[in-house]
Amino acid sequence: MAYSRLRKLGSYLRPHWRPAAMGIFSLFIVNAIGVYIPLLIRDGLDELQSTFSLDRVVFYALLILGLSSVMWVVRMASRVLLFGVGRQVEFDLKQKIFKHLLTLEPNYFSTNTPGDLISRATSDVDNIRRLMGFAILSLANMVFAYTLTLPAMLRISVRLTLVALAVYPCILILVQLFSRRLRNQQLQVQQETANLSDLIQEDMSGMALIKIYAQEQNERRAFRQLNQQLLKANLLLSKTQNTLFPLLRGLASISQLAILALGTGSIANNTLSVGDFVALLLFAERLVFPTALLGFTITAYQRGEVSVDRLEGILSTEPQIKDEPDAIVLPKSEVRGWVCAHHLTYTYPDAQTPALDRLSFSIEPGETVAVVGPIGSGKSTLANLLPRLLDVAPGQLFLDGQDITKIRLKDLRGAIAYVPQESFLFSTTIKNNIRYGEPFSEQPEVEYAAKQAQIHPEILNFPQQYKTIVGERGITLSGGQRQRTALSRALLVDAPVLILDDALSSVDNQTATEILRNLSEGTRRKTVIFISHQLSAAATADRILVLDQGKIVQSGTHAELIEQPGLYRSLWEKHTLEQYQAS
Ligand SMILES: Nc1ncnc2c1ncn2[C@@H]1O[C@H](COP(=O)(O)OP(=O)(O)OP(=O)(O)O)[C@@H](O)[C@H]1O
Repeated sequence: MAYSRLRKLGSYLRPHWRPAAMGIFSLFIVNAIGVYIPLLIRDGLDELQSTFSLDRVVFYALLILGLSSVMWVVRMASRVLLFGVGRQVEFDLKQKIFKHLLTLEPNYFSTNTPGDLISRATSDVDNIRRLMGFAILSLANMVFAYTLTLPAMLRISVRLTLVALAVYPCILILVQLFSRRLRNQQLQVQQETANLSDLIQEDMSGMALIKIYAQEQNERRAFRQLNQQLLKANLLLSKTQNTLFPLLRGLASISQLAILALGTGSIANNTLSVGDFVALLLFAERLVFPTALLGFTITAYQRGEVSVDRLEGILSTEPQIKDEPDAIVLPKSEVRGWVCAHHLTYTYPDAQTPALDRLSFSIEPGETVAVVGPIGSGKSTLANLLPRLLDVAPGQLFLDGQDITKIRLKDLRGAIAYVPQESFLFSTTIKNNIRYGEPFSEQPEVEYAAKQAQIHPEILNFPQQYKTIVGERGITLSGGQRQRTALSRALLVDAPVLILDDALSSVDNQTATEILRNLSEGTRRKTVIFISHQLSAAATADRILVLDQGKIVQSGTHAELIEQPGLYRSLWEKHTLEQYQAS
């Protein structure tokens, strides 16, 4: 498991191995210079002690200054390179996740909430970015610091080196202990911030409700409580941060004190030169931060491992609805629009009874068929199965005689325009919303579709007509306007089959009937499946299918069905009574 996670991390890094390798090599140079400078100071001190000369002082000072400057530049380069790699990996992962989410079916998004998906695409990706940038940097830094510094220290004095290193395991343990606590406290702060913003967001959108029920005081109290929790979490976090760093400094000083105490004795009995003593002090100082950072790196790695699992959880979800390798290519221009079902049965994954039960029908090209029935009778399920938004079993649904599960998904969906119950509009102009399926359509085509959907005159009354922005960043459309804009979008793609799933429910009966009549006229007639509770519009269809509890219980023209006793007649009577009461 751990190995497979490491392999995954390796695969994220592979495309960027060049800058990563250059960054690590730069760190090697930084550390080599870092070890050389204390040695230079040692040589200088020892030399100047025996023969003092101002020229040599200047020489050493300039050399050290020069080397330090080079080290500074190379250190900057290593950080730019390695943090850049972290950012690149972050970019790649976000691209990969979004691309993958687009392949998944709508059902996936009803079981996985946007909040969870967003948190994975941001916080988890962020953890991996840190691991790739910061963790690689500190790990490489630690390895080079120890492999280059330790031999130099040991060569000076084995005894003093061991004394200096004795506190290092304490540093590591301390950081480990604190970093877990820091991590939990950081998470707590994030959580409290999220709770507070959720409350603000909810209150802002439910402002009318707060006013109507006069709940301002309660909301203020709720806000104060959450704000207080956030304050507490922030204070705890800063307490931990402000304790850890002085403690680390203290431990490092103990190591230096030990060298001072024992080293001065060695200088006195001439077993250690002053230069060696100073170099040793500088070396011990050099090891403090790589050691402390190792502790943080271990935590970053543990956090990264969890994030890899959470991201792979999304990326390894296979789309259930996808093309077969030998999928049939069906260009839109060749589709006639013959839709056929043979014992069509569909049961939702957790349901006990089928939503559709052995449905059989045939809809001729160019025919307008209304599908009516009580709430929950299976109408939307049928509408979702045709473009394969739900996973239909093979051999049950056919377009132009071809099993829809065998047709290339792109072609199947290109042949079917579908207007769902909820008309979704993007936060962009009306024009872009209408030409969403054909983004390069020109104004006349957009207007033609809007005229067919009977929304054109209203659009002309909007502040910037077709350029008016709708949605959160623009004007709010009425339910009926939204529905007709969504219908225009479906009409613009000019697909041979059009499915309207209660798509005109907020449009008055007369307009709905006119729209339907427009659709069944024209040179190239579409096959229209009109799902509706508006029976007066449905009555104008060529044929009506009546669904009840997932079964077709009646079928025929309005005139035929109204003559027979049955569900249609009782629905019609109820409908005419409602119309009468409304008028
Ligand atoms: N995602 C789902 N998971 C489980 N069951 C579902 C799901 N969607 C619908 N159902 C169930 O399937 C049955 C048919 O629902 P469907 O939405 O197709 O009915 P409908 O005829 O379109 O209803 P309405 O007229 O209210 O739109 C109902 O019993 C419903 O509860």
